[in-house]
This record gives sequence, structure tokens and C-alpha cells, in this order.
Amino acid sequence: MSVQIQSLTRHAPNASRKMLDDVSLSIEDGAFVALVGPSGAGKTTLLRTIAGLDGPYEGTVLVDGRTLAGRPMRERRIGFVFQNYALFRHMTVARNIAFGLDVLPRRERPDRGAIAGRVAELLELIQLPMLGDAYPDQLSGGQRQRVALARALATKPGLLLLDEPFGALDPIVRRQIRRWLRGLHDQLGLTTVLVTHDHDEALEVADRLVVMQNGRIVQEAPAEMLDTAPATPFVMEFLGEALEFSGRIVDGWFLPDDSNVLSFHVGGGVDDGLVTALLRPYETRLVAGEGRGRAIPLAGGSGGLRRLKVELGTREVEILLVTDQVGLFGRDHVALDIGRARLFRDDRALQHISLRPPEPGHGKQRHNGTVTDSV
Ligand SMILES: Nc1ncnc2c1ncn2[C@@H]1O[C@H](COP(=O)(O)OP(=O)(O)OP(=O)(O)O)[C@@H](O)[C@H]1O
Repeated sequence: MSVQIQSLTRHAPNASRKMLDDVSLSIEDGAFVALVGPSGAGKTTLLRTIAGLDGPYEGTVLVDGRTLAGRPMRERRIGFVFQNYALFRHMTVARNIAFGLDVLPRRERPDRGAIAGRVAELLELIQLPMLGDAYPDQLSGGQRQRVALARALATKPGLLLLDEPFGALDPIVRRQIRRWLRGLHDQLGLTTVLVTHDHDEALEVADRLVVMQNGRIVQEAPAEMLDTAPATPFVMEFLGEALEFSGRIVDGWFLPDDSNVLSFHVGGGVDDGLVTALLRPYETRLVAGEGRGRAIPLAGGSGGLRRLKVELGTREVEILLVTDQVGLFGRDHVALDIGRARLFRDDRALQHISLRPPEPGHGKQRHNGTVTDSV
């Protein structure tokens, strides 16, 4: 099932504040989309609006090309799972799963045998075939979460809306269940929208991320694209630790304010002026024999990366460096190469720079008018 949202705005009840502010989003049939962003960004509000649970709003929300208004819940083919999975404690797992079918009007309700068959099928699907007679209190958190998913799937929805469904689980179970969910999504041909705070979770499970902030969509893109070409500094920082360097563009070069950071060529067509450069700590490199910086190894680091403190003179930054640069640790007279930085002006990316392919000879840096090879 597809979802089309056009210019959606929602105000907080009895307030002029906008919970959603001119949101437009298109989710194609079969997509797995994650809504991410800080607390209060509007993720839950957007999800509930897609489900037709709340109103009123301005704009258009179409599910499979039709508005939900006036369509009874059971015709909408939408499954919902919330963080507090709220299974009925006095009902067995099987009765919980069957609930959505049991409450259908008589003429639409499958007969008892068909419901029992569907429940058995779903118990297999969630890999808990023996637990139909158990009660929720007898299950682990991860098992309960799978039952909640089975309950949402009982009426064969085409669209699955998940609001922080794994929030209460420990990290290991959380990782297992999200992989399982992704498999289920593919197997059943669902369209899934997942709200999560956790960008790692979103990156692992979803095809596309929608980053929200203050009721607006800041950027929507496949995960890799968000990291290579974040639209704003907020997106860059939301996705992981980032180092910030201020500077200026002059004649196609980025000239950093820190004297022990190397300038780099950004290509033509960029207006001169102030910019901010952001990059990941593991995207930096050290250049020996240039500048007056000092690199000091720190404890920690993983995956073949060592953590270092680099004293730049006016400030210090912590970077991650591949261990084969070990010869530089503890050396004076180093400079920092930040040629992989994304550049921003007025809080917006200079996209043509961020998306530029690596230039041949990357590593040739000009510093104080000279060109050196970086390590
Ligand atoms: N019933 C309500 N009345 C007034 N304001 C509300 C109501 N529900 C949500 N809001 C406000 O709308 C904004 C968006 O809230 P929402 O719950 O959608 O954010 P969220 O991104 O899902 O946050 P979280 O990650 O903390 O769940 C917030 O500023 C919140 O305070």
C-alpha cells in the first residue's frame, strides 16, 4: 500500500503551535521507511495522522490513493504497534492475536476454524508456535513484542505502522527482533513505517530515512545518501559524532580558521564567504611535518581505529585514526587533513560540494601556500 502526504499541517489542540508543519512525503508500495528525529519532532503525530487516528489537519493524506476519512477501521488495512505493546493480560497469546478478527462484525468475521488457522499461522510466523496457550506475563519482552506484531498482522494489513516498538527491549534482543521484522516485511510484501529515536536501528532496517525536526521534514533519503550529503548540520550530527571547523571559501578553496588544519580545494562555482565544515572523527587524517599541531594517543578505539587527541593550538579535537598511522602518534608538528568534510552555509549544505566525487590526486593539500602529500 502506498501513502501520499501533501502539505500536511497539524496544530496542537487549543494552541497555535504546529505539531506538523507543511509535511509532504511519498511512500511507495513495499517500502520500509523510518521516521527519525529528536523527541518532540512530530514523528508520532505523523504516524497517527497516516493511520487516521487523529484529526483535524490541513493538507492531504492518501492511503493507496484514497483518503481514510469515512472508511471504517477494518477496511483501512492498517496494522499498528506501539511501544507499550499493551497485550490483554487476561487473554492467552492466541486470543490476543485473534482479537482483531474476533471483534469484526458477524458477517465479516471468519469462522472459528479459520480464525484458529490464522492464529496458528501467525504463531509460526513469529516463531512461537508452542506459546498459544501462554499468558502475556509468562513471556519475555521480545516474545511479547512479537505477539503484538502478530496481533497487528492478523487482519492482513498492507500497511504496518510501528511507533518505537522495540523501545523497551534490551539491545541484543532489539537487534535480533529488528532483523526478524525486516525479513517479515519482505516476506509479506508489507509497506512499513517505523518511528524510532535510534538512528542505528533506522539505518539497519529501513530503505529510506525521513529525518524530522520541529514538525518538519528536514531530509528524506536512503541511509548512505544521508551520510554523504546531509542537508543540514543537524542531519549530520543526528547520524553520529561530527567534528566542526569554521572557515571561509576563497577562490574555490576552503580556508579553515584553525591554523593547524589544512585548507582544501572545493572546486569552482562556489561563492566566496563563511562556511562550516563537518566530518566524522574517522574521516580525518594527520599530515606529518606540517603545522604545529600535536597528536596524543588516548585510551579506547575499536575496529582497527585508535582514538587520538589533536591539539590544534586554540583548541583540541578527538579523532579516530587507522592503526597503520601509528608512527604519527605522539608527534609534534602535525596538521589535520579534513578534505572529506561536508560544507554548510546558513545551515544548509553546499550540495554540489558535498556530492562531489573524490578528485583525482585527493590528498594533495595546500597549506599556507604550499602543497604537501597527506599520510
Ligand atoms: N495532545 C497533544 N497536545 C498538545 N501538544 C501535543 C500533543 N501531542 C503531541 N504534542 C506536541 O507535538 C509535538 C510533536 O510530538 P510527537 O509526539 O509527535 O513527537 P515525537 O517526535 O514522536 O517525540 P517522541 O520521540 O518524544 O515520541 C511535541 O512538541 C509535543 O509536545
